[in-house]
Amino acid sequence: MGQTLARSEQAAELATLRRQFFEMGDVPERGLPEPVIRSWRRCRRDGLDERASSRIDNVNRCEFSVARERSGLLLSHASGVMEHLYEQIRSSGSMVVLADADGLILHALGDPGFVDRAGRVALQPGADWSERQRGTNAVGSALVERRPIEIFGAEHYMERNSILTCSAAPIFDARGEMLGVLDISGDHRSYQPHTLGLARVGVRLLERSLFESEHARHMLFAFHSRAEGVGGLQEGLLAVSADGEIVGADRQARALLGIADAHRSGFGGFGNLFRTSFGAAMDRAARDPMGLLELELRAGGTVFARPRASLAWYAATPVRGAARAPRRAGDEAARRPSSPGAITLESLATGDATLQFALDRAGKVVGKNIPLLIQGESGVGKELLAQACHNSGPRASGPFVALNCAAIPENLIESELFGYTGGAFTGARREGAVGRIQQAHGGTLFLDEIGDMPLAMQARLLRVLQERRVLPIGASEAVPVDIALVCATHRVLSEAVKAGQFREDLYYRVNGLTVHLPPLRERSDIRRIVEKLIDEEATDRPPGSVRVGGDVMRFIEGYPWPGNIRQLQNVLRVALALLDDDEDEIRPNHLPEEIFSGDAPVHDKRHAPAPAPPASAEAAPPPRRGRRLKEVQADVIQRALEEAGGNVSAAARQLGISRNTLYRKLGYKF
Ligand SMILES: Nc1ncnc2c1ncn2[C@@H]1O[C@H](COP(=O)(O)OP(=O)(O)OP(=O)(O)O)[C@@H](O)[C@H]1O
Repeated sequence: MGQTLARSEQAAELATLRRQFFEMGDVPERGLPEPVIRSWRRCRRDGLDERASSRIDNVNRCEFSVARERSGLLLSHASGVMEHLYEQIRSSGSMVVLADADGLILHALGDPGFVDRAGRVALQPGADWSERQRGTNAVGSALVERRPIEIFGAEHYMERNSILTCSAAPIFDARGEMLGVLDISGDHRSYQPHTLGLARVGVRLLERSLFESEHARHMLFAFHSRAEGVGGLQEGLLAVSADGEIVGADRQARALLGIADAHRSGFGGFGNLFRTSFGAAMDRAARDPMGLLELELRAGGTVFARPRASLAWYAATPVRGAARAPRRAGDEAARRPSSPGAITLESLATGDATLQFALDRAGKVVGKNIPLLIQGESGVGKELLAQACHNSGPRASGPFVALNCAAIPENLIESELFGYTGGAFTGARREGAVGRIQQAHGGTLFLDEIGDMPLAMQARLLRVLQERRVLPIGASEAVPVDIALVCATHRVLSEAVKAGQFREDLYYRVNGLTVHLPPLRERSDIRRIVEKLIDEEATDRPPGSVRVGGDVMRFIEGYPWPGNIRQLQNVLRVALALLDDDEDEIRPNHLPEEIFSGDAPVHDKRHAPAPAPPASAEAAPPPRRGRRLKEVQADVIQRALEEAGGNVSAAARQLGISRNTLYRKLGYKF
């Protein structure tokens, strides 16, 4: 009210200021807001007539539709935001207006009474409200000033527009290009002090929506310097590609990170900005999907962040094992033992007794409609075993569909699993989407990290498993599904049940039979796995043609492999890449130092241990532990020295390490 009164007093004062400006040439410095004085001066310089009464014609229909088409993306995102703003100002005698970067009004939404009055001054779609055409006004002046602006009553340069009060904020894309203006206009007698704030909120929502749609195929990191800021309008957004490159930062993100150059598009890798890699950040997020990530900036300081992705990200990022294409005869990949169609329970058997015990048990339930639960550390081959069960049973010709419950934000799991009908929610594809459960019809559904599934989703999954029918979001009728279910987790699920994090009834549903896969360090067939992986990876060489030196193999066997087969696979992949074309032996210099250094990371004790097979099983070799590394090392060095006749330089060369390193390993201090 106070403000309203102040505005009515101001109206009288404005009349004096106008007289001073138009009759005496200028106004006192402090008489009007700076942007208004600047605008008035621009208008006079451009020779605009403040008393012009003739209506300025709208652009013709053809020009108007071309302009609307040019701003199609802006319009499609703005209409929802405008509806939302209109809801806030409904019945206040106002309207919401969207103009393009030239000031042409593209769309307007408002109270019918006021829309009529506004039409009398041509505040309507198709009219050009640039400053050059209409003088000082919020739309045109916000475009020139490139910032939010409020123009009240007689602050409008043209007398006939003084019936209006207008608040407008410019809209920018992430590169700093001006896209247009969002404006809220009303009768100057019903001025509201919060209107400009509302227009700014609308612009923030709009810019965010545009950024999200531009980066629908990227992972978004919403962040703020304060934890409470994440999820609010002040959060910044970073877009990160699947390979960890930062490919976009919105206006807010640039402000928070102090990046002034809006035109800069490349930011480099995630690790250039933060003191962690993209993969490590995603792993942390997957372990605690409800929590916020605390990320240290390389430039100093910390931000709080929450990653989130759209369905398009999951569609664009290969989902491990999802509905694979049928294999073509003669396909090279198909001949490699690792191609999905070629993996069977037999092909996984490489001689370890604990693993064999697990494979035999799993084999017994294949094709019997008994859900299988696979437990084991990350990277031990749980998904591969699920695929092997699928390929070894009667559903082999059906789809194998995998979903990692820990890698999907909670709000997307439901639509991913159950699918949705067209228009079921904002942002849904018009044609709807078939969920993973339905995709697996006639085949196998593999739910990885089931222990991380949110409780609400557990209840829905339980219903599907009980009724064997799935109800997509927005659908009125459930669809029957016929699936074999295999689940995996690195957690001890029975403990999660006790802790109230996993439903007991679902536990019994998914746990028809549990098998445990041993960690790599406890397996006795590491040598066989190394050979197998080399054959799978070295696709450009004949099978069996790349060897691993005996000494190197002993280091590999002695290393504890905290990342299990996945880590071994990566190490060998790098080693093969380092091999010259004429080399056929993997030597120490092809492998990371830590394999020889004896200081491997300690393995995560939270994982479920693999129980030993019962006494009746074929006698298993004693489990291997991440041990003996120092012994193996001493042994290898001793032999190298013997072979080199005590010549330290020659022994070091043979081992692929420097002479100093060898001296250090021999216990010499420098
Ligand atoms: N027996 C094997 N032979 C060849 N490659 C294997 C074998 N087991 C696992 N791998 C490879 O190791 C990697 C990890 O396997 P997989 O994804 O099945 O493990 P996981 O236990 O499901 O891991 P996570 O729990 O992290 O999802 C894959 O690239 C897979 O191809």
